[in-house]
Amino acid sequence: MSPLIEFRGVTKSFGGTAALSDVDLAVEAGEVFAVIGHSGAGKSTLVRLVNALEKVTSGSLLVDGVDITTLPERRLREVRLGIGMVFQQFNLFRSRTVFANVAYPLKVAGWAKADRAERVTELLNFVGLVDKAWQYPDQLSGGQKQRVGIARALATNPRILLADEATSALDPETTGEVLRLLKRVNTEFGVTIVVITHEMEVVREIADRVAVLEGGRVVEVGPLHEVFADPRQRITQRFVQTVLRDRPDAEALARLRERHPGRLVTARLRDDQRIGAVLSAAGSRGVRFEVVHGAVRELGAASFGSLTLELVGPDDGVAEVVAGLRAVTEVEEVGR
Ligand SMILES: Nc1ncnc2c1ncn2[C@@H]1O[C@H](COP(=O)(O)OP(=O)(O)OP(=O)(O)O)[C@@H](O)[C@H]1O
Repeated sequence: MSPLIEFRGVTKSFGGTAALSDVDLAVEAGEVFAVIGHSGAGKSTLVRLVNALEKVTSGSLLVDGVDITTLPERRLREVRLGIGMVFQQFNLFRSRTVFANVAYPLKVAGWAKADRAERVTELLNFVGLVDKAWQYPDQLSGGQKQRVGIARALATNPRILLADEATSALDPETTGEVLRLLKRVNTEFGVTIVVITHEMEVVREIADRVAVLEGGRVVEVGPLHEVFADPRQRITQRFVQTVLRDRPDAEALARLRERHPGRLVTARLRDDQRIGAVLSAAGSRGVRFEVVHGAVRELGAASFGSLTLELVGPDDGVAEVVAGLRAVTEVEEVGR
């Protein structure tokens, strides 16, 4: 099956400066695909190309097998009807009720009044806001506003939902609620979701696959568990680190050093990399170990993380234990 959204060698320049350079990406139907990057990496530009608010400078962009870069405006409107958008600042009409906000795209699409009312009620039920139908956006919390935004985006039954920093204005707890709602949109309605974010926690909560964007280029892409377990690019490692906090930062390291004078090593943990046997055997070499820092998380069916260990004992014994660890996993010396 061909991908639902496909970038083929897409470059987008603004006045000679490339916001996106030679991007290849394929989003499969039914998945939640996250695009992560720092401010200015080109994330919003990527979204604006998919819903044809901007035109590619070169390359092609296929939505459901159709190259939208060559479509006339009339046909682009049809493509846009199949794409819902959720925004960071919600973009609700403040002067209209919740009901009218959700009904708006149906009105534009020419739905009859009775059909609109039925559909809006269905959507408000889905997002849990039926009791707020006659309130105005200013009377709602941020999380409620975004739930209205999601209901509105789904009104015309789009196959694709683009969520551009949809949770960036929300506190962590509300972020979790909104992400769980988006996940339900994906699993219950089969809507393909592209999530744009600068937060790895968002990626971890919701994505099936993730692409890392840096300076307008895709520098890493893969299934969530692979990218988390084995981030290859420095930028990806830093993003993963923001979620896992499994390695001591400079300050933590300085504190650890004061209390733990032995040799400190950080060993990566994955389901297929077992360090238990190596550590059990350390005693027979006269080596003691302490776990001084670390974190292990589960992601789907896999566990990953890392542990920082202090090894104390005769130098050759410690060296043997480190070699034993290196034989089964990746090991980094810490602060030597
Ligand atoms: N309409 C435009 N005109 C000129 N330059 C633009 C335009 N839109 C984006 N850019 C530039 O393209 C680059 C990528 O911007 P983009 O908004 O896509 O990044 P982003 O990753 O979404 O960042 P942010 O999260 O800050 O919005 C930036 O250098 C930006 O200044």
